[in-house]
Amino acid sequence: MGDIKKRNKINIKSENVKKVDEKSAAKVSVNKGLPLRVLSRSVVIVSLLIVVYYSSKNNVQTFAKQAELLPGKGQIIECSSEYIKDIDKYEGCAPKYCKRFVTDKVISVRETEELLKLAQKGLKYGGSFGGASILDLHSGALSKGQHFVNVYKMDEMKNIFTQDDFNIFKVVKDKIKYTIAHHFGVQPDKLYLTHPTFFSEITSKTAFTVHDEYWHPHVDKETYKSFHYTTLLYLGDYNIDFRGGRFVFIDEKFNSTIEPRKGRLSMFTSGGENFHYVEKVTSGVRYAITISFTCDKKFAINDPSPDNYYN
Ligand SMILES: O=C(O)CCC(=O)C(=O)O
Ligand SMILES: [Fe+2]
Repeated sequence: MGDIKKRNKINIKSENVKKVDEKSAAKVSVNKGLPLRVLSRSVVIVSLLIVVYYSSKNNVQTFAKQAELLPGKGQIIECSSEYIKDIDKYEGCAPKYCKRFVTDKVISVRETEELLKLAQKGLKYGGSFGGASILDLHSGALSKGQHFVNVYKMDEMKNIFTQDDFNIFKVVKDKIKYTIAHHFGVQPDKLYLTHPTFFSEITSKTAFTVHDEYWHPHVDKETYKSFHYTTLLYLGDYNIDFRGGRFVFIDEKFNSTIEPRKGRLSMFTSGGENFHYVEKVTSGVRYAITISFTCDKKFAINDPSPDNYYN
């Protein structure tokens, strides 16, 4: 009996020794791990501070990346007072909120490719000396050299645009009109296509005339008086078909960029709340189409059609 007690005591003792050993081992490992953990945390914190420092210094945020397929991304912003004053006159056409909205799900790749073919077919006959050319299917204006020619009056361009070309323009325009109505909370029958509506082709060539200087910050409502809603449909991919050429909203705290993507539709209210510019294209060719809407019936234009050839 006495023996068993002794043995138990010894066992208990050795248990205690084991526990003390484990504790001190744990302490050692804590002491060893602490600097490592502190070090790794410090590295993370310092890296975060560097990222925050540089992004606040550059003041740029990417609103829409080329690589992502956006079902829809919007940002509500405060309307400029001039925009509200003007648009409040048009019942059913004033937006619930001023905003920007980007979606890659409204216009299909097929529709985009057809529009790109149409644009290239026309622009082949023109081309500005500088980096920016336009083709306006409504007025017929096509950049050529340092001027514009009328595609509907040039013999060599007679009937190059087919009924199918005009149809695809109309299909896309109508889709965009209903998308604006839906996202801005307005009546589609109160939105009218307005002038100018044009394809743009931008290269890295040095500007020759003021028409080539597409990169200046501006408010669309000031540049194009009749605009209430601006939409841009991109026909090519940023960093694939061209470099540079991101669309930039200039805001108080930071700027937001939209990276063009084939079939990407960007829509925004055309007032001072959406001050913006396009970065210079540094290589490749950037294609887009501007399709804009007014609430003012007197600035409404008809859909482009083959009748243009006979007027
Ligand atoms: O092509 C773009 O992304 C925008 C062009 C633009 O700002 C304009 O035509 O007013
Ligand atoms: Fe603009």
